[in-house]
Amino acid sequence: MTTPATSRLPLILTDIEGTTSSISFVKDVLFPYARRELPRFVREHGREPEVRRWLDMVALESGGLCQDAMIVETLQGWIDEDRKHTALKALQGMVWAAGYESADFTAPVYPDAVAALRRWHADGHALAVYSSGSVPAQKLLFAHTDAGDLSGLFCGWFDTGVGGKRETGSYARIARELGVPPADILFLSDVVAELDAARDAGMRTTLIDRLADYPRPRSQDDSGGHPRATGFDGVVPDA
Ligand SMILES: CSCCC(=O)C(=O)COP(=O)(O)O
Ligand SMILES: [Mg+2]
Repeated sequence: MTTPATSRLPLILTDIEGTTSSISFVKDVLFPYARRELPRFVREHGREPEVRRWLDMVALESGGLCQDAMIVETLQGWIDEDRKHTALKALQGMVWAAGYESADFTAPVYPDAVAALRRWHADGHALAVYSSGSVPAQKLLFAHTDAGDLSGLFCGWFDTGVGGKRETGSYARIARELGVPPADILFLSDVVAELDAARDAGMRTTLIDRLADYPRPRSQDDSGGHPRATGFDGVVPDA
């Protein structure tokens, strides 16, 4: 659920992987956990309607798979390919819930991001998230960070339900849903194609180019003309 933003300060919309949190946490912790736990999860929960609808979508889109074992294998292949498919992302979120709840892991958020998010929130900026990870997975991540529960800082959560992250229409939809003109939204991401789409929708943008995630920093040419910062310290929200 998204609360309409009422502040007149720019709203800050942030990506997660490679922006607030490391790529390696997603690739080396979250994805392997989902890959490993999926077979048991589908065995134990595959008949629940909220799970079944996503499994059936995968089965249908893959040409009519008729056994859960084949659906699980397909999903594991999609994890290996880093497919941003809505059904995979919804199921991954449900599997990760168990991981967070049993404290198998917590989510690292870069300390500069934690400090800036808290500061911007205290200053009156509305904050929102847009990630390929499902909204429930986003909420879980920010509720279980190394720095504690940060989920209360955000008033809006968006996933591929609004469209793909490289599509301009997705950003226009987010702005409409937030009730904020695109020009009053600053989008932060590590992916230039996502920033291009946000800029085409009229949003302000900043490329987050973290040394830990991108050992060879992007040049001016590779930055697509977006302002560039190596962490949240370098982001100028009120420009
Ligand atoms: C909600 S955390 C898991 C992130 C994820 O599944 C993913 O694919 C990362 O995508 P992002 O859009 O945050 O780069
Ligand atoms: Mg990213």
